[in-house]
This record gives sequence, structure tokens and C-alpha cells, in this order.
Amino acid sequence: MTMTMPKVLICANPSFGVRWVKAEQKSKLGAVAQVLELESTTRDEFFKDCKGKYQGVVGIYHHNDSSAAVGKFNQEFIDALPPSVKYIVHNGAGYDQIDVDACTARGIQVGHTPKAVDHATATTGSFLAISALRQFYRAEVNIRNGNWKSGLKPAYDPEDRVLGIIGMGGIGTIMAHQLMAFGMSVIYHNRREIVPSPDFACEYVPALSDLLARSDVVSLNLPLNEHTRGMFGAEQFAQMKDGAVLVNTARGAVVDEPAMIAALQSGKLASVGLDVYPDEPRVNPTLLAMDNVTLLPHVGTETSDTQRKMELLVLDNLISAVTGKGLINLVPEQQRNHDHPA
Ligand SMILES: O=CC(=O)O
Repeated sequence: MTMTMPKVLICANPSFGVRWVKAEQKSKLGAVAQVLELESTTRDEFFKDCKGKYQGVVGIYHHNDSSAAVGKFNQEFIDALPPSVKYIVHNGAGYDQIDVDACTARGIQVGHTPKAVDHATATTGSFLAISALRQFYRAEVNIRNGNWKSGLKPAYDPEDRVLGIIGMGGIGTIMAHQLMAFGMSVIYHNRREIVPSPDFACEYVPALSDLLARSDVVSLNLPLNEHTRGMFGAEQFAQMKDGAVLVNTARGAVVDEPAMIAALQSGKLASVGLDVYPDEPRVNPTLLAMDNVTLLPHVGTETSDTQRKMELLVLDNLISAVTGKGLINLVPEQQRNHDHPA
């Protein structure tokens, strides 16, 4: 019986693979597929195993941790996969670790977990915005060093300030609601206005430069792709208000990091709140040495509730795919009539 089942490879270190869902939820995949755990410990070993024990694999579960074990799912990696592979499902909303064009060329469909990440990532973004405005990190450093309020500079209230969201989607919408509760008003910039308009008070700003000129807090909520890599640089910082705040829960490589550091050093930016960095897990030491910025180690979705939702969605996608019903969450680039987002 098992031999006739399609094979699915959980391509992640066992402690990062499927760890939060209940056993019976995990076993639903086992009922329709033969589930293989990642055994290769290096990329070369993985390539060797593609010609051996991974032969016949139809679906692959991808986790950010997959890269730690076998490296990026780039063209070389995709080309080395057994010809049987038809689906790769990433546990995460951002799937920049996977070369989607290489997958498309090989007839492999790529899935991901949008929506499941929205609340947790939005909460992280809202925390970063508040912490950056109120300078809570600097205050915490003070108290931990026994300095009470000495040397603290005036901070800013969120109320009556403008939140500019770049890439209004699921995460941006929840962040907007959360920060409106703190008294902020919301404007957004996407490539196109959302139609019908969102059902809450927000204004579409067609020109990015206008949004930057009007926002007290700018939040990046867009995917990393060929259109967005490095899109936020010296020109964009120059267009921002003096003393504005930048929040990034998207991907570090969307921002030109040296330009951001220069804007912090000149005072153009009052502060930043970051959950993502261009070369994770490395963090620029200049940023680490600044106490007016709030930095988190890419924990946007790191809650047991959200991790469970994400794992479940990956499993549901794989079950749907291997039982002939197709992926539930195909990445936008592989959807018909796709026009790149935000
Ligand atoms: O960074 C987290 C995600 O892309 O889901």
C-alpha cells in the first residue's frame, strides 16, 4: 500500500519541520502520502540522495530552516531535484528563498502560507512602530543599566500621526487597524488602488514620493522580488519627513541598508524598527550599537499559534496537491493573469 502512495519530503531539520500541529493533523498527510524526513546533512549529500532515496518524491515541504541544512532552493538546486517533483510548499508567506522561475521552467508548482502569517506579523510591525516612536528600547536599556531616565530624549506619541503603508495586503490591513486604535491615520501606496476600497478609513496615495513626504511612520509590507529588491534607498529616505520612523517586517533586502544607516546617523530618520535584515542571521554591527532603534531577530511569525496555522496550511496544500486537487495557495507569479504585487 505504502509503495503506491506519492512521496512527500519534509525538507527541514526535524525540530523545525512539523512540530506544532497535533499528531492526528500530521497523520492526515501520512494517510495519503509516504512521508520522508530529511536525512541529508549537506547540499552535496542532498544532491546524491536525489538520485537515490528521494527518487519518486512528488511534493516537498520547505521551511526557512531548509536552507540551513541544504542551502537555497536556487536554480542549481531545482535542477538537481528528481523529475518526479511537482510541488514545493513553503512554510511562510515570503518565498524569496525559492527560485520560482526555475520551478516554473521545470513544471513545479510553488505554494506558500499567506493569511496564516498576517496577525502575528502585523503585531510585530505595530510593536516596532510604537517602540520606535516611544523609544521604549532606549528606556529599557537605561533601566537595565541602572540609569533610570537619565539622558532619555523626548519621544513621540502615535496619536494624530500618519502611518504610511507600502504594500497594503493582509498584514498591512491588520497593522492599520491596530495602529488606528492608537490614534494613527492611515495612507497606503500599492502599484494600484485597492478596488473595492478597504472597509476602513485609509487613503490611497498613487505616488510613493507623496506617501513618503506625508508619513510619520513608513511600514514596508511588500514581498522581496526582482521589482522590490533595494527599492528603498537614499532617494526614498530623502523624500521622507525629517525625524520619521521606518518599520520593516518584510525583507531586509528591500532596503538599501547603508542608506538607512546614513539616514539614522544624520537624524533624517528618528528611529527604525526592524524584524528583518539583508543577510540574516548576520546583523550590521553599526545597527546593533545604536540604542535608538528597536531590533528583533525575524520573529514576526514566531508564536505557537501562528506556527501551528502555518504548518497546517502547508500540510493542507500538500494533501490537496497529492490527491489531485491542486495547491490551495499557489504563489502569485504562477497564477494566471498575474501582475506582480504591490
Ligand atoms: O518571514 C516570514 C514569512 O515570510 O512568513
